[in-house]
Amino acid sequence: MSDELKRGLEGVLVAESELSHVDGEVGKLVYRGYDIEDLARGASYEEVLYLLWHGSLPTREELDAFAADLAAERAVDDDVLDTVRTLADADERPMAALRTATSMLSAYDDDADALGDDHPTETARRQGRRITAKVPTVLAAFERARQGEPPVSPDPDLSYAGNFLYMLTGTEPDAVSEETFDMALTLHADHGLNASTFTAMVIGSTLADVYSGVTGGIGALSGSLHGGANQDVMEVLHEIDDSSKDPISWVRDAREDGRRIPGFGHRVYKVKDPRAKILQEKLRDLSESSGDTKWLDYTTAIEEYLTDQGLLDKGIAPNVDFYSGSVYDTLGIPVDMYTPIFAMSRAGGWIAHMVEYQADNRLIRPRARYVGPESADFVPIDER
Ligand SMILES: CC(=O)SCCNC(=O)CCNC(=O)[C@H](O)C(C)(C)COP(=O)(O)OP(=O)(O)OC[C@H]1O[C@@H](n2cnc3c(N)ncnc32)[C@H](O)[C@@H]1OP(=O)(O)O
Ligand SMILES: O=C([O-])CC(=O)C(=O)O
Repeated sequence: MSDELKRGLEGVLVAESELSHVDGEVGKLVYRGYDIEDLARGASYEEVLYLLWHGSLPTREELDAFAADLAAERAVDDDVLDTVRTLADADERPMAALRTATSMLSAYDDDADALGDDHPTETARRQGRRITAKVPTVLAAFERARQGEPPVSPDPDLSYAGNFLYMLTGTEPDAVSEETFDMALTLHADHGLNASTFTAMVIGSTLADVYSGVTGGIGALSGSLHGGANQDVMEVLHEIDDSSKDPISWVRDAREDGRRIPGFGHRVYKVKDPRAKILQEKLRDLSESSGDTKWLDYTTAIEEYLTDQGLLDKGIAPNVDFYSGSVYDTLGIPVDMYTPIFAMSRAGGWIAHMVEYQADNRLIRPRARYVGPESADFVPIDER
């Protein structure tokens, strides 16, 4: 047994996976061998889910059946919607509301018991399908409740992406918005053993149900070192906009104050994240066609400045969170919904990893080096 300590499990191999691979040296991401750029530009989010969950890209017929099955599960129980409204009234943060509501969904699933040994993969798949279908409904209802609006019922004839935007606004999205959102979902669907996926895997390795894994994944994703950074980036852009400073002076001062720049740096990528490149191009297209290039100008200026300052040479480059928020802003999505939207997409990856791992399960249980006292004499409470 090795006694080498790997803080943050950096570089530690804990499983084999066929789902996705991140090559951090060259900035390449594949899902089951397919380059993320090809998938983002050529496949819908439903196709990507099928690929992750079933192992191959679907035929047209397989996709239609899969998408219809998923769409048929979109409705959520009124009790869950009541809870979502209560959370919105209490000003709960969207990620916390999503975590609570996702956990509650299991109460309305007859299959939600811990998986046990009988065909765990099928049960996990069924739960995963339900969760994936219902999370957008919960999230859109939460945002509507915050606006004082009733929830919009899901439309099974719309795509996964189109239906979410429809439930959020009550209006069917135009083709550009739907396509943009769909692309963002594909880009966020999976990413090796990132912290939230590993969390879901650890939970799944105890043979707990998929609701528990996804609920745990949401908690892990919410932090500012992980998915929470997309909201932080947008808050920085607004902070710059509200200040008297230009983006470069703001970032220079922030760095002098020892602040980290959200949306930069990554445990695996030592070059620019390929997803950031795709989102930046999308932002450029959207900004140029609308004529509003403010966020494009700010983000590009910050990236160029930090590159000139040598951050890229140290392996600190823009990650997926640096450009996603500006893209969501063009769709009119509120800033604190960015991380929940990340969760909505990543749930597909969490479920895929839980199913894959449980098919050849081994309880995940590492150890810590004990550095506490060797022995301590116990003193009863009244004598301390
Ligand atoms: C979807 C995702 O989860 S993508 C990541 C989203 N998170 C963020 O964007 C938050 C900002 N980034 C960070 O905090 C980090 O880059 C992390 C947490 C993502 C990765 O961190 P780690 O692999 O643990 O690297 P670590 O924190 O050790 O940083 C290594 C060096 O880079 C520096 N660094 C890392 N990120 C940044 C940043 N955003 N701004 C400035 N410097 C940074 C650190 O100060 C450190 O420098 P040092 O060696 O001189 O002390
Ligand atoms: O892989 C990571 O550590 C973080 C990340 O980019 C993701 O989860 O998408």
